[in-house]
Amino acid sequence: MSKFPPLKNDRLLRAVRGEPVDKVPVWIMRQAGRYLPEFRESRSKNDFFTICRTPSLACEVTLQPIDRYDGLLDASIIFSDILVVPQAMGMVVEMLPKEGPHFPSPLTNPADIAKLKSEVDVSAELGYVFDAITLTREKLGGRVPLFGFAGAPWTLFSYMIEGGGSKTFAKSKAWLFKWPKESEELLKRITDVVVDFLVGQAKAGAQILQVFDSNAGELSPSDYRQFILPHTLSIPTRVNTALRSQNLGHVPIVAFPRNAHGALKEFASSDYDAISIDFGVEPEVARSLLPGKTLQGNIDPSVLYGSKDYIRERVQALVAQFGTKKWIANLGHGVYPDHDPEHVRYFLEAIRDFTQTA
Ligand SMILES: Cc1c2[nH]c(c1CCC(=O)O)Cc1[nH]c(c(CCC(=O)O)c1C)Cc1[nH]c(c(CCC(=O)O)c1C)Cc1[nH]c(c(C)c1CCC(=O)O)C2
Repeated sequence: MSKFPPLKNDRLLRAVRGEPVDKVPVWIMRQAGRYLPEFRESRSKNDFFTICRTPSLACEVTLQPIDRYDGLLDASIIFSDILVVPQAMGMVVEMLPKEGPHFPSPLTNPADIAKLKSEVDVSAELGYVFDAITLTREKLGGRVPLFGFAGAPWTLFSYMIEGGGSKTFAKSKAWLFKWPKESEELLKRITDVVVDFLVGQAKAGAQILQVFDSNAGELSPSDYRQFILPHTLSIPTRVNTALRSQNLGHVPIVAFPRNAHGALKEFASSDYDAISIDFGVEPEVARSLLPGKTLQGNIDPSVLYGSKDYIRERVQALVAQFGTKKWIANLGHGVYPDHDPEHVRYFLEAIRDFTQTA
């Protein structure tokens, strides 16, 4: 018996399993964020990572879009960041206003790997995320399922080496090509922490998990396949095995290999339950590359700058492309800070209006 309130809206979990739904489930990447005035209000009082590390605050912010769009969203996602994993491994990460994440001491060469913790106790380092998940599951009262998430090995590797965002990813790619053995070791260490972190989130109450490989498209398909893919694909296999060995039920996992179009087909036979696609790939192309998989996505967030009528037109076209089965509607990347929350509502309402079957 679960210790949590029973789930009242299981559309998203049904879609992942390929079961029929009365309406296509929808949520929005970065749905708790700066486009919401209530988030900016919470942020004006607290530093970004303080919110992440304080379960009551993380829970409050996670629930903001669920409360605002009452009944229109079919999932929540725990408020946190992919960069809590490098922090758990011993790195300092700051969130600079306007600039985004900043590592004062990024990894500059393989000798720096020794500065990372050799063993990471995820309960000790990231227990605050687990507590936030458990609290949020309670406060959600079964309204919608709760996503846990983590960054994928390559995206975290690139942040840890670049020290923040990058135009060329020259430093992190140089590692792969100059120091393949050490890069492999670092990727393996990141993957180990990510696996433990996802298992811990599932145990804490996350009902579905997403692995964000936001920088996947920065590598050529063959380099992604050679250096990165084995790590990315090992994650769901290892998480499933760990949960099974602890007699816990299956928790579905979504991969978001953003812009990795040349490597997309490799996810077809993977243990990921669903694949989130960016807006650079046509739904029908994704369907043919990933037969049988539930897809998530993929409207360009910028479409939300359009009028209500325009958003509805684009959603109608999107529904014609995806159909209503094995699809979780979403944007192709996160919502932008200057989006109008009312336009987000138009998107959610349009998905409901054009996909409702019952
Ligand atoms: C690459 C990445 C990061 N973080 C994340 C990714 C993968 C998804 C993607 O590609 O967008 C994932 C993420 N970050 C955040 C969430 C929360 C849950 C949700 O989706 O609502 C999630 C799932 C909160 C956040 N993470 C961040 C904010 C805004 C920072 C602030 O409030 O000051 C939020 C709400 C900061 C952040 N964090 C990161 C960047 C590049 C930035 C700066 C860019 C920006 O400012 O939007 C790293």
